[in-house]
Amino acid sequence: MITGGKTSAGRTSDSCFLPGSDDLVSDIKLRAAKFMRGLQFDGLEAVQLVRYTANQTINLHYDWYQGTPPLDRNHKPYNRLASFFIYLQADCEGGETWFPNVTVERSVAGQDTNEKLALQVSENGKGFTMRARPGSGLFWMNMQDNIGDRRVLHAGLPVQTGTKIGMNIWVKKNLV
Ligand SMILES: O=C(O)CCC(=O)C(=O)O
Ligand SMILES: [Fe+2]
Repeated sequence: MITGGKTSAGRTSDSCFLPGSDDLVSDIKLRAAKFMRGLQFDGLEAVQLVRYTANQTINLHYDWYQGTPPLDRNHKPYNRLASFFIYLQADCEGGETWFPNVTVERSVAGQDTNEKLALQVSENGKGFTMRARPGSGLFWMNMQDNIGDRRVLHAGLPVQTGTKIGMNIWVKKNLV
């Protein structure tokens, strides 16, 4: 089921891409496409799984490509219009996803419940953090009029103990 596996700058977690020929993977992609009904996009990249154990992290980054854009199978350049990051396993302390440039109201983050809400104003006051909970996730847009949006800078904070597994689904948009 698991193909490939590579390391990249800023990521200390393990990652791999899933084969699009697998029925479950294609069901997941269909579901993602349905979620985006009405949005103009040009397919999905291969689904990626990432696994973090103690001290593993992904540093602040953009999902959109900043350099020369990659070519799709028709040799057309594309960028990542949008991202899904879905938490599959979260038997862990730490490992929140952090968006330092997106401000949330404290009232939205919520304070008046016993359970610590998943969405929190970041401890350092910059942006918000989302706690990893299996079966939940984040969806966001990376591009505005084909330009990468700097507000969606984000990181996966270090897992302190335990294991976190997440799934990236990146949405393609041709640039010409
Ligand atoms: O692990 C996270 O919380 C975020 C992962 C991420 O942003 C990525 O893999 O591109
Ligand atoms: Fe990311």
